[in-house]
Amino acid sequence: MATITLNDIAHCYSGPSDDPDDYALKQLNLAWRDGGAYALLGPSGCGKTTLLNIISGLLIPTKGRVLFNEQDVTSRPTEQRNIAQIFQFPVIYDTMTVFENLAFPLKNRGRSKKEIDPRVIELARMLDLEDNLHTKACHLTADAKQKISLGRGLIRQSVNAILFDEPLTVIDPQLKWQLRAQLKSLHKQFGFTMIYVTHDQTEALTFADEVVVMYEGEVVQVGTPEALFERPEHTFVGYFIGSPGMNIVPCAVDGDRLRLNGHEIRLGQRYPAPPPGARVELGIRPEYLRLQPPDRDGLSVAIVRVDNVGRHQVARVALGEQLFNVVAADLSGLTGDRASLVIDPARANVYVNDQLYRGATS
Ligand SMILES: Nc1ncnc2c1ncn2[C@@H]1O[C@H](COP(=O)(O)OP(=O)(O)OP(=O)(O)O)[C@@H](O)[C@H]1O
Repeated sequence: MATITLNDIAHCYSGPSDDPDDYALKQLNLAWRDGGAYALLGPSGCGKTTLLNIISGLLIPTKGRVLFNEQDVTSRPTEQRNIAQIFQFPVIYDTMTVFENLAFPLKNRGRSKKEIDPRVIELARMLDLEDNLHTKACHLTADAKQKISLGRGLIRQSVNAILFDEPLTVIDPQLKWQLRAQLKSLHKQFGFTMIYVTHDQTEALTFADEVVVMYEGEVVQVGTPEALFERPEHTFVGYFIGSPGMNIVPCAVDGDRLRLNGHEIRLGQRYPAPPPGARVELGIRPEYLRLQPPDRDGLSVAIVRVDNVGRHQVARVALGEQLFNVVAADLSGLTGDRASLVIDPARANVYVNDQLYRGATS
């Protein structure tokens, strides 16, 4: 296992350029702890695969250095980095049995049968492949084949890191839950440094101890699932994490007062005056808004619609022109088309030009 450090990494596919917009990856610095479970999360095209390929050695970055345990590996090819990779689609030998496929990475490195056999059996058991150990891979389903790929990635104990690139894409949704949990427990048991690329927030948040959120070639936040939910550093994180995402609406801030559509709300913090001309927004999770009957305290809102989404409901409400989503267990007490909206000031985040704006407790 290794710590992985990215120092001032940037990548432009057409070669060095003076225009920052040409860069698929803008300048970034990251440190990945030895034995950590990380996810790289972001929408399509934000640069996740580019970053993963720089770590694996498939790409040499235009700028910056990649260090494995302090050793500069920036221009070393993949085979000299001692990493395992698991891709979107199974990479296995169809004519080999499950056992032979799992054993291959060890056999290829000259390991003894005494070492290989128990390790293969242990992994097969953890991935529920035990009953198929002597079946040829070509006779198995796409799900089982991808499990073999995962097993092949996890079989060597001495790798510097295991890199996963959207590994559950071909997996049946039901089995996805199971495999995610298995990967998490394999991580706990073996302590590998794991980096997992996905655009699926559920996958990222359930797998990783720390999630690196990317947007338009930049890392906008590195944090625990809880931090990403409670204190998004960037409006994109608020919007991208959660279902529905954070409500982000224009407002004005004056000390510990928030002005929203002609209403004033007292915040739990006092904020310095934002720079003149800056875009100031309130960010509040739908879970931290409450609706009550229109004759009670709160901001008077129109109920636009209410959707039932399984165990809770999502109401869409309008405060003048501004729309909010509100998540509640049960909204059946509300009748008519108006309600009072209550904002929990302790959960309100202020953003200036998309960045979290920090205040001091007043
Ligand atoms: N070989 C390439 N040549 C030129 N541009 C590329 C190349 N590969 C990727 N890009 C561009 O770099 C940017 C980042 O792409 P990348 O594949 O890293 O994003 P991603 O977040 O992994 O997306 P996805 O989830 O769709 O794979 C995109 O604008 C993409 O079009």
